Amino acid sequence: MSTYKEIIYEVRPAAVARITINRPDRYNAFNARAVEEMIDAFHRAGWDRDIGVIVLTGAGDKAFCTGGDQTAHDGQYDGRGTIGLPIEELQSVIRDVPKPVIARVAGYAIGGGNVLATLCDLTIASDKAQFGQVGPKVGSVDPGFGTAYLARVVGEKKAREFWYMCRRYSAAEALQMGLVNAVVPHDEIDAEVDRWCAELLQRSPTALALAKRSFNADTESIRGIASMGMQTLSLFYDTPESKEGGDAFREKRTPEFRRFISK
Ligand SMILES: CC(C)(COP(=O)(O)OP(=O)(O)OC[C@H]1O[C@@H](n2cnc3c(N)ncnc32)[C@H](O)[C@@H]1OP(=O)(O)O)[C@@H](O)C(=O)NCCC(=O)NCCSC(=O)c1cc(O)c2ccccc2c1O
Repeated sequence: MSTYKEIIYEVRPAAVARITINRPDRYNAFNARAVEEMIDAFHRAGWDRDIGVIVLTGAGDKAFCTGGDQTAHDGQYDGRGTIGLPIEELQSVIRDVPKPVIARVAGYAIGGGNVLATLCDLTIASDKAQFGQVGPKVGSVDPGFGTAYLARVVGEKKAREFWYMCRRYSAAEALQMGLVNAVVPHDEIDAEVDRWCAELLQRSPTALALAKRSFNADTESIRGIASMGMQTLSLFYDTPESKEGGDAFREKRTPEFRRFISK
């Protein structure tokens, strides 16, 4: 892929690849093209010997990422893959690149955005960041890393609360539950991310790669759960109950899911 339209790829500072979802008008929600570009960028940075750390972030100060773009989601999303979005490939490449990935979260990390931040090796948040899952509010669920891996990070009870209640959590709450590594004043987030990158660049790259792969090995079975889950989700997306969620979000109204329960 030669040119990117939905993301920005920079080497900033030296040896750090920064991947920015550049869709601030949509609060950095991703469509299929944005996901394809992120996959490409992660492969590019992951196998470039001059890169030691990868930073994932969102453009502007409103959002890191708010998940799937609801305007590109009519049942399935607008591209390839089991649900019209090669999201399993993006989630996999974040885990598979042999380098630490830092999520720089300076706003909303919601829905699939929270899943991406959770999957990154480390998360640095600004004090304006907010975290949460919205799936059952919009007729969706990420039934793999989104649920099972979140439970590994914050514990079963809290992960179930995230998904069932669809509440939002402050950066301070996220720090307390182990979802983020550090919280800094909003204006200091870049300096803090640079500090973490500089420290990581002093470590042995091979030892970091080995550590990352050994952490991943313990949760690898979730990838299988995810691929099965995605197959079922694809069927769910074409139901009136699921479509009600997206319709309600776009029409800015409260969804009425219970109308679709078959008796
Ligand atoms: C993020 C919010 C909590 C912000 O709320 P707030 O009230 O502050 O602002 P607005 O709601 O008015 O939003 C401002 C502006 O941005 C647009 N926007 C925000 N998010 C999206 C989005 N995801 N898609 C499209 N557009 C978005 C919004 O429409 C406004 O634009 P205007 O032009 O009207 O001004 C709140 O916006 C919110 O909760 N957003 C999240 C919405 C959402 O439904 N996200 C997708 C959930 S599903 C998902 O992400 C998902 C991801 C995966 O990776 C999966 C993987 C595998 C399986 C399933 C997956 C999955 O379901």
